[in-house]
Amino acid sequence: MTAFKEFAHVCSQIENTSSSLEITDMVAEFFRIVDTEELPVVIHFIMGEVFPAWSEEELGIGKGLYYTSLSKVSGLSVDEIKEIVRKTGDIGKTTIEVMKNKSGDQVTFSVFFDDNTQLSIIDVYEALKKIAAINGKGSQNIKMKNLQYIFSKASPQESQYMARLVLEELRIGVGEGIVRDAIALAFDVPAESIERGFMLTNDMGAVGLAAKKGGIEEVEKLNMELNRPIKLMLAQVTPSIKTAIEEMEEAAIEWKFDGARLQVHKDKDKVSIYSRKLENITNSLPDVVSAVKEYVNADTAILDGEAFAVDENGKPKPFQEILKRLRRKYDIEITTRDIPLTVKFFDIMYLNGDYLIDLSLIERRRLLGECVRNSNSITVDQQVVTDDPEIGEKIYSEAIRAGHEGIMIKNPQSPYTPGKRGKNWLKKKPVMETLDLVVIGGEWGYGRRTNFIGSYTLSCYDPDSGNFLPIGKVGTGITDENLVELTGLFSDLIVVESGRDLEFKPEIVFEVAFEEIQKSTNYESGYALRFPRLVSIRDDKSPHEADTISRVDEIYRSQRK
Ligand SMILES: Nc1ncnc2c1ncn2[C@@H]1O[C@H](COP(=O)(O)OP(=O)(O)OP(=O)(O)O)[C@@H](O)[C@H]1O
Repeated sequence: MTAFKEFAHVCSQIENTSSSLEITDMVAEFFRIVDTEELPVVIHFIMGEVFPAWSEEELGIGKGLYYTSLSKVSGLSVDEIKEIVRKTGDIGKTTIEVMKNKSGDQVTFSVFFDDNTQLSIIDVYEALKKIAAINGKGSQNIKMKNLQYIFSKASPQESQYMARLVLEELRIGVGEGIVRDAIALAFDVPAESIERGFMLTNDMGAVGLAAKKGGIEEVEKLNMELNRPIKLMLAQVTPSIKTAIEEMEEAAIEWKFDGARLQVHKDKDKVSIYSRKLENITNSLPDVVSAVKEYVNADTAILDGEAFAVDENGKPKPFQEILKRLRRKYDIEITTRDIPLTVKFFDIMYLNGDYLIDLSLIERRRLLGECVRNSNSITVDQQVVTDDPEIGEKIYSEAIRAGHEGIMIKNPQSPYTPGKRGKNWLKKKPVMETLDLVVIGGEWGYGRRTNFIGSYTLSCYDPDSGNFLPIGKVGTGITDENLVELTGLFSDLIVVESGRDLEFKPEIVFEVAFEEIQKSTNYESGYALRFPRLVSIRDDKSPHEADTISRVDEIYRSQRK
């Protein structure tokens, strides 16, 4: 059994190291020394998650509950605690600080603390699992008691990392890339095999376990499983329908529906639905669940599709309306009635025990057509296979006229490649170029907007370093209604506040339109946006799925042509 203290120690060492190679070595060494049954937990913990996003288990510990627990233990008020968070900019440091306040200089965590009882990693995991399972009436109070109990057993260093872990703010700079390389190094398995395993299982814990148990052989055996989402296949932008079709020689054209991506798993009577971020959103979509039960004629299946809603004229409703459905936790019946969804399925990855991703698109579509019975709420998306760019253009105009986003141009012979943004799926949308950028900072407004956050600092993602690189600020396009909503949303994400300037936890993605991208020395990305304007809040994207610095570079260069 490895002590949680060891985990906290490794975290703090990692935080004091800047070279990612050295970090990978440390992580690999830790993976090597922990027991087999501890490994999956350690892998998730080190990436800052208690349960993977797709799991039905949810910790349900928000900032409010955490602050109240701290307040109860320390005797400080919640406002006093918030003030310390603002000053330290870190929930871990705050936890220590608060405890110090409680007992003068000496950091004592509780009456329960006893040097002989060592909290193991598994103890922490089991305790958090128990907290996650608490539901129903009075659950917040019971969660809080349990939380206080595990904190009471932790030393200062442990409690610091525990706090960050339970609030999903561990952020020690260990992401999927480092974990993949560390597993490869620790158990001598090629990184590509680890990557493949991860794309299919979406679970680094499972991949690490396989690597430790049986090396490459065991990792290669990993495959997709029902009720655990696989990574989604993604598309590249094409500037021209004509070149796209000509390059593919023959192309499968589909409408690009203006909605939200869904991955649907049917496991006999059980249906699970995952979002673009691969979060389990089954509970918000009872209508889709029953439609799948009724109209998908398969014992077991994994399907890929897009959900959208239409208004009385048959035009798609704004994307924000659909998001209201996806993130809904309460009043589900009312929103289901007010915003009925239509799902268009366009792919199938698994059917009645057969893995289909290596089949050609055409073959998969045939099987999809055979198992989905078209109805009002779910249908198989229409597809035209052609080598004629004019037909492509025509379908594009129809899709735009119908109020959808454009078209997808897919290679009919291509396999389904989870997690890849390759050349086999291309998307064509109208020219208005937008970027999905991560908000990392902001500024309190002036005049009428004094108590609101009036401008937001945008950044693009650099997958190599894992950093978010600033590229500009946006204040235009924010309506009064938005202003209130956004201020509420971002108030919870403030990490540092100095004067008017705010720094946020990188969590929210803005879709931003702009006139042009310019070279600039003002921002770390080396670029700046001219006339940026907020178009939408991309709740369906996580920061790591935002546009990258190379995409920015690509647009910059295409402007010069
Ligand atoms: N027929 C279709 N086939 C594939 N994807 C479709 C289709 N209709 C709509 N879509 C949506 O278009 C997206 C394809 O573009 P991409 O893979 O680049 O995703 P994205 O990063 O979410 O981009 P975007 O912002 O353009 O939706 C899918 O994620 C899906 O949500």
